[in-house]
Amino acid sequence: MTGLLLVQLGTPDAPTYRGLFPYLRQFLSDRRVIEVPRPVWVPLLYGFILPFRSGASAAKYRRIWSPDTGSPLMHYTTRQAALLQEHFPDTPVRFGMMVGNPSVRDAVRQMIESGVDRLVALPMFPQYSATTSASATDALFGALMKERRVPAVRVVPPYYDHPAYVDAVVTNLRDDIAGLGWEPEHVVISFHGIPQKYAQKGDPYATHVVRTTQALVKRMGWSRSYWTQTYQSRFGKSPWLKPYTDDVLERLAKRGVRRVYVLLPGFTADCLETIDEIGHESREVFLHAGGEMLHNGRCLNDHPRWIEAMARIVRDEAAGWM
Ligand SMILES: C=CC1=C(C)c2cc3[nH]c(cc4nc(cc5[nH]c(cc1n2)c(C)c5CCC(=O)O)C(CCC(=O)O)=C4C)c(C)c3C=C
Ligand SMILES: [Fe+2]
Ligand SMILES: [Fe+2]
Repeated sequence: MTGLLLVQLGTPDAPTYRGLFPYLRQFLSDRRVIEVPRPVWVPLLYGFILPFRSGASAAKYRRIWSPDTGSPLMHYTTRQAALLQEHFPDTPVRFGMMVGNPSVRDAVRQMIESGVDRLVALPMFPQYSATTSASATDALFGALMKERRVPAVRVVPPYYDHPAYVDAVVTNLRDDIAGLGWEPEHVVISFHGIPQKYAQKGDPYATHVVRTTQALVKRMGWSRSYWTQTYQSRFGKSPWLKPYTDDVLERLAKRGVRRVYVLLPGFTADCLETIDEIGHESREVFLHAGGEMLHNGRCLNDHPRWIEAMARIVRDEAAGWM
C-alpha cells in the first residue's frame, strides 16, 4: 500500500517558555540550519539564545495562537492532510513535523504499522533550501533508519514553478485581494531568507525564489515598478539574502507608497513568520515610515485550489504508485 506523508517544519506545543525551549533547542541544533562550529555554537545556544529567545518567542506565539485551534501552522497542516485524504481515499495521508510534534518519526512508524510499503513524501517547501527541504529528508531518512521494514520512498522534488502551485498562489492572491476593500499600490513578494554564505556554498534557494517570482509576475501581468521581491526573518548578525523585507517597506513608505500587499508564496501555511513578523512587526515599520495600509497575504492554507495543486504535484511524482 502507498502512503503519503506531508513534511512540515513544526511549531511549539504551547506558546510558553516551556513550549518554546525544547522546540528552539531542536530547531537550532540542526546543522542544516546553523552551520556555526559546535564548540562555538553550543555555549552560545545554551548560555544566551535559549534562555532569552524562548521567552521572547513565546510572547510572539501568544499573539498568533488561537484559543480554539492553537498554532495556525498546526491547524492548516492538519486541514491539508485531511483534505488530501479525500483526494486519495485508498492512500493513508499523514503529516509529520521536522521539529516538535507530531514527529516525522511517529508518522512514519504508524504508516509502516498500517501496511505502507511505498511512501511518497511531500516537503511543504516549494523552493528548495538545505535549511528546510534537506532537513525534511534528514528527518525522514533518520526515522527510516530506526525501522525494520523500510518502505520504498519517493520524495517530491521542489515545485517552485509547477503550474499547479503557481496557479494556486495566483488564485489565492486574487481571492484575498478581492476581500480587502482597497487596491494595493505596490506588492512586496517576501520569502524567508537564508544566510548569504549558504547560497555562496551552493544552496539553490535564491534561484528557485526568482523562478517563482518570475512565474507569478508573468501570470499577474504586473509591470516591473509594481512589485519588489524581498527576504525576511534574518537571524543573527551575518548578512542574509537581500533586499531585506523591512528595508524595502521603509523605503516604499518614504517614497510615498501608502498601501502595500505582502505576498508570501514560500509559506504553504500561515505561521509566526507571516502573521506576526509581517502582519505586526513589518506593518509597524511601514506605518512608522509613513505608510497607511499593509496586508500580510493569506498563505495557501486550505484553499481548494492549493489542495488540488498538492494532489497534482503528488500524482506527477507518484506515477504507478497511486
Ligand atoms: C536561524 C536560522 C533560520 C533559518 C536559516 C531559517 C530558514 C527558514 N525557515 C522557514 C520557515 C519557518 N521558520 C519558522 C520558525 C523559525 N525559524 C527560525 C530560524 C531560521 N529559519 C526560528 C528560530 C524559528 C522559530 C520561531 C522564532 O523564534 O523565530 C517557521 C514556523 C513558524 C510557526 O508558526 O511555528 C516556519 C514555517 C523557511 C521557509 C526557511 C528557509 C527557506
Ligand atoms: Fe525559519
Ligand atoms: Fe524565521
